Parts: sequence; structure tokens; C-alpha cells
Amino acid sequence: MITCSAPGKVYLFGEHAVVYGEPAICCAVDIRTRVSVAPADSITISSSLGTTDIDFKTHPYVSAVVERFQDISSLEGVSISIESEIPVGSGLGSSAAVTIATIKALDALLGTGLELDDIARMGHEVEQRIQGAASQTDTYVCTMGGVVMIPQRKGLDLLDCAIVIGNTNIFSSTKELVANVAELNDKFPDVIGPVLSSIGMMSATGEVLVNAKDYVSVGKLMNINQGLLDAIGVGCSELSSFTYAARNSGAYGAKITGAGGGGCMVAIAPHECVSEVAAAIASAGGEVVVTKATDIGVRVESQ
Ligand SMILES: Nc1ncnc2c1ncn2[C@@H]1O[C@H](COP(=O)(O)OP(=O)(O)O)[C@@H](O)[C@H]1O
Ligand SMILES: C[C@@](O)(CCOP(=O)(O)O)CC(=O)O
Ligand SMILES: [Mg+2]
Repeated sequence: MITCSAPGKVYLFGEHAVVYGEPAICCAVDIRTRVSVAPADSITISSSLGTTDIDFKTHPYVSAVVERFQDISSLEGVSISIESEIPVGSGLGSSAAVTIATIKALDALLGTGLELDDIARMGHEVEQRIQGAASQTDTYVCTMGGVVMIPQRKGLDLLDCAIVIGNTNIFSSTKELVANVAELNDKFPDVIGPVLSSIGMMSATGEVLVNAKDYVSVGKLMNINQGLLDAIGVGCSELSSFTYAARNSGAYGAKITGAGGGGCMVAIAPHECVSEVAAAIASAGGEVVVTKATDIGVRVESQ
């Protein structure tokens, strides 16, 4: 049996706008999905969502990965088992993590010799197939780890402040949220277009600040980004209340992370404020995860 893992991620800046070619800065975080594979006579995929064969309703991402390997190798049967610390449909990149960890595990089992760039590319193609429009961000960051600026694929300094996540526990489908933004953009292109460009501007300014470790300024920019995410309709009252709770208790800044509409918000905070920020989000009703940036991308855990 071979087990591979891949990390989740938070966006400092740029989700949604990155689907339209704007820059984004995204950070791999220390919560992981583990995928184990073993030779078998038929295909079985088991996760907290159920146990299936190739099944695009229950396991669309993993099924799409299996089909890719059927094209490039002699794969006929395999048993795939998924365990995840990343909540599903929460904006923390669970789809990218399960996709990338499955690609790496099947590559190791079948000896297809994929390089990291090949894994990221295949992962992006899978996200595009299942999600409709999808940027390369989640699959690239989750493959490589670290803090990455997209589309340049430029690695920035690892954050050394605390990352506090507040989960609304409201499931949100990235596919639906991306489609909602596209609909709004089609209806009001002259209004939404400039908002998406402004979101893109965050990363150009933010890149220098992240490398300078000027987290006070990074936080201020994240707060501006949050206002613009609200403007394109991906907020909700819980996300707003958690972001204000975090800001009012000492966080540098706070915003939605990922697709929004539910899912999670992220705050960056000085290490000494973590318990106040966590308590404030929890008393506003959020499920809190305190984590940190990681430079460990996809990897083989055991074989
Ligand atoms: N642990 C897991 N096991 C199986 N499938 C998963 C797992 N985590 C995520 N997925 C797949 O990813 C989908 C959620 O992806 P998405 O809507 O992009 O949300 P997220 O923000 O979590 O990436 C799930 O509906 C499921 O198809
Ligand atoms: C909204 C988007 O920018 C990020 C989605 O992230 P997540 O699936 O919610 O973790 C979509 C994308 O980049 O493909
Ligand atoms: Mg996703």
C-alpha cells in the first residue's frame, strides 16, 4: 500500500478574480488529505462521502484522476482510500488536496514517473473538467507547498504569523460560486470587471509586503479584499461576523478564503493574539482551526 498526502490552502488575496486571469497569492497550510492506494481487481474509492466505483456524483475529482491514469497507464483495478483533515466544501482546497494526493499515489503505484509540474498540470485539468472554470492556483500550491503568487508561480517567503480559520460549516460548492460570479459579471460587466481588476491589484502590492513580513499592511489589504469579495456576492452574514470578530480581537486582517458563500474565513494574527482571535470567532459561532503556513507540498508518506 502507498500513502500520499497533500496540504490545504488559504488565499491571502485574489480568489475568484484569479479565474479571470488576475494575480493571486495563496498559502499552503498545515492540514492535510491522505490518500492510500493498493492493487486490486476492480476500482474502489472510499472516503467519508461513501464507497464507490468510478462515480462522478460522489467522487468526481478522484474518478476523473482514475480516468486519466487509465489513459496513460495499464490501470485496471485499484483500491483508493481517503482520509482528510480538510473539511469538504469549505474553501480550504479540499478538492485540490484530494486530487493531487490521488495523482501522486497512483503515480507512485503505477510508476508513471510524473514530475511535480506534471502533477500540478494534471490536477488543474481535473479541476477544470469538474469545476467548469478553474484557476491553476489550488492545485499548484497544494503540489508545491509554500506561499505562491499566481500566475507567475513565484514563491514568496513563508508566513511566520499565526493563521486562524473560522468555519461556518455551511457547505459551499466552488463550481456554483464560480458560476454565480460569472453570471453577475455577464449582467454587469462594467461594474464587476473593475472590481475583479481591483482584487488583482492586491497581489502586486501584497507581494512586497509579504516578503517584508509587514503583516500589519498585509492585514489591511486583506480587509480591503474582503470588501470586494462581498461586492461580488460571495459573502454571507456568518463570514462577515467572523471577520469582524477576528479584526476586533487583535488580528492583522481577515477575509473569506476560497469560494465563499459559506465555508471558511481566514485571519492572520500575531502569535500572542491567537487565543483572543480564536475565542472571538468561536463566540461568533465559528468552528476554529489554528494552523500555520507549510512549505511541504504533495509527498509520499509511506510505501
Ligand atoms: N476527503 C474527501 N474525499 C472525497 N472527496 C473529496 C474530499 N474532499 C473533497 N472532495 C471532493 O471535493 C468536493 C469539494 O470541492 P470544492 O467545491 O472545490 O470545495 P473546497 O473549497 O473544499 O475545495 C467534494 O464535493 C468532493 O467531490
Ligand atoms: C474561487 C476560486 O478562486 C478558489 C476556490 O477555492 P476552493 O475550492 O473554495 O478551496 C476558484 C479557482 O481559483 O479555481
Ligand atoms: Mg475546491
